[in-house]
Amino acid sequence: MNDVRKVDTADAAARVAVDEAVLASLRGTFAVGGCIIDNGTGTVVKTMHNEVLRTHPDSDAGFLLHDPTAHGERQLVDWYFANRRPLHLPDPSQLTVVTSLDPCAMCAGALLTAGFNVGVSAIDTYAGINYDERCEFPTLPADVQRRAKETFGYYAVTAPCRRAHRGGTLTVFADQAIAADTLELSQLVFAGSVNNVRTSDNESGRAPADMRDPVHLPSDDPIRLALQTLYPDTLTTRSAHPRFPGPELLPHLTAVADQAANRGSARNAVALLDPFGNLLSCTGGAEARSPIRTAFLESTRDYAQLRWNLMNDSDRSVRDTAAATLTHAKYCTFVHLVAPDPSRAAGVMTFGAYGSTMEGAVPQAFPSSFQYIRTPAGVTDFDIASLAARMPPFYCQDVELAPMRVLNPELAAQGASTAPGRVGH
Ligand SMILES: O=c1cc[nH]c(=O)[nH]1
Repeated sequence: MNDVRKVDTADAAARVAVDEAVLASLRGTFAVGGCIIDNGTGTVVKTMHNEVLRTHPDSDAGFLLHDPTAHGERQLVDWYFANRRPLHLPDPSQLTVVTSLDPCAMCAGALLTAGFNVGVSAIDTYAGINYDERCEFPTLPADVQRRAKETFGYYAVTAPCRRAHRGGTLTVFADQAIAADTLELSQLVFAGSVNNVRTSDNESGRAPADMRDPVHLPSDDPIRLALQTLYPDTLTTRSAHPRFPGPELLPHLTAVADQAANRGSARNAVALLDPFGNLLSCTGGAEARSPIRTAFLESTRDYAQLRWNLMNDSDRSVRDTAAATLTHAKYCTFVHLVAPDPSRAAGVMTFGAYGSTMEGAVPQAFPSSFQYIRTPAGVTDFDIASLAARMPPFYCQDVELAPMRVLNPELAAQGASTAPGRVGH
């Protein structure tokens, strides 16, 4: 455990979270922070803050986009699953993640998948799961909604704000108010960071017309070698059009999905195509290690971190080649073997993680960057579109999340006929 502090009031817990948010603000990323509190003892089990943008420790190149999934709460959930056995941590139902901001769709889906209680300071009417402030959570599927109503609590706030408590009562210190200045600080630091961070993330890559095709990189080029660490068969397969992949993807997706299933994770995989149609990576999930490590989260994180490392390389020519050949994921295509399941919290999380990956409008000339070959058992295309339409305003209005089934009939037919096994989240 990194921290032996204890708190005995809701305000003290919310202060720990907002102190982390201030740290995040000083580091130039989304100013959101959180902590895990033991409901029984008040122990501060772990504190963390957002790290979507991060300064590279060994570089002054200044490329910041590090990991679109590195929101404070999502990281706390993965930290928990990495440490619960060695640290003998209580079950998530005995713990509360106290956060300075209402969790976004990715973080809410992650917290609900894991089973934590949640205590919230500031409301986020744009991307928060309680965006309409009614604690009814219209984004979530019905049974997940019921759980959120019990476990997501919005602290009362003292004068002059005077907010009444709303939502679930399983949250630590649910019957107490936080101080008005704690709420104010939570709101102000986030408001001061959000637009800059979104722009810095979303505009961190070249438009395809200004790029070079990485398929022409020599066999010993550092960018090609780095991509091979992501996926050994990188740049060996090309789709004729980056938005209309064909059956050439299927052997990659099924082999990687089988490997994931052999490791005890979901039988699913996500292919990442660049704007030229090159298959950059094919990635499975790691749900056996943490239930929120779905194929999509692993895929988008691995690609972002690879870019962050290369764009901060000490060799200027490596940085220049990376900038010319690897762009922001908003110009790429993610192709799921199995679509995220809209009836589960992990499906909401994965849709949310796609929104966080775009972090702004998907370019008009590059629509439909979230595709799938088949749906989980019992799920229709309508169910998937319906979840997309119920997402908080940021995802519907700004990102315009629009998941679609692949159009190539051969890929759709062959993908549907491969053995489904244990399907993905
Ligand atoms: O870290 C963050 C950033 C935005 N929204 C969140 O829920 N968490």
